[in-house]
Amino acid sequence: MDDCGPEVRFETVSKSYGAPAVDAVDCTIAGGSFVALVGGSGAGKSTLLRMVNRLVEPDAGRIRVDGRDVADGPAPWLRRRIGYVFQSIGLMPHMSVAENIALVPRIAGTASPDAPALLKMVDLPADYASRRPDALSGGQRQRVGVARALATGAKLMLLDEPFGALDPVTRDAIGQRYRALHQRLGLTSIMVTHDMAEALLLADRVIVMAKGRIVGDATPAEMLAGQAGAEADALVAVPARQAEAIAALRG
Ligand SMILES: Nc1ncnc2c1ncn2[C@@H]1O[C@H](COP(=O)(O)OP(=O)(O)OP(=O)(O)O)[C@@H](O)[C@H]1O
Repeated sequence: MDDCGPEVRFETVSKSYGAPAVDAVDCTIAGGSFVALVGGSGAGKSTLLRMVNRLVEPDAGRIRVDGRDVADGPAPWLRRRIGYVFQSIGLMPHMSVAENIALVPRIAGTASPDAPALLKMVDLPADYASRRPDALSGGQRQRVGVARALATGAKLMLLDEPFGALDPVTRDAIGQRYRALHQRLGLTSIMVTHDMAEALLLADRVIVMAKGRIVGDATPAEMLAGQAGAEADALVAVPARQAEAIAALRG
């Protein structure tokens, strides 16, 4: 696909806070792919993700987006070209949904986004544009967060536990919808998640981190076939065991 999202390349990237948080990571994420970053708490997933839009600056190494070093040029310029969706969303409570969606383009001095079209993209009715965030459910707010991230025309999306605070049914539905949107818009999506089932069901490729390093890197099918190493096997075992237990309960 010519107009698919950019490639993201990590070149021996490290970040330490006394102890290494990310330790010499080398990895290339193909343009247009959907990659899930999984691993235990403190493994370095969010740090790795946040180095792409320079919310965290690496101590060593380089990150390139479509070949261009993210360290070249001002960070705000970079962030306007990269969508970022995170658990607590950060919508402005005193602004309408439409104003929230238009905020970054307004600050950047670029064209006003088509809020109704963006809301349609995330399956929200156009008349929600005039609502305040507190008049929306958690799932609806999260979808506004996705619309806001897309408002600048970004083709690279960084998602940090984007659906983590939602109930499982909403989480599943929004995850599937986001996946369809990723496909339709030809985005590159990198998503941190604690939920291995979500990673296996949504991503093309699952990267497992432990102690700041990549310890597993495979497709969901390879992960399920036990071909991605011990750490991946341990993470896959959880949803697999739950599925078996539910099947057993069903008789
Ligand atoms: N701003 C910071 N100051 C000090 N230490 C930090 C900072 N940010 C992260 N760390 C440390 O770096 C390590 C990696 O953190 P990171 O948030 O990247 O892990 P994670 O895999 O995303 O974890 P979780 O799944 O719990 O969110 C942890 O040991 C964490 O305590």
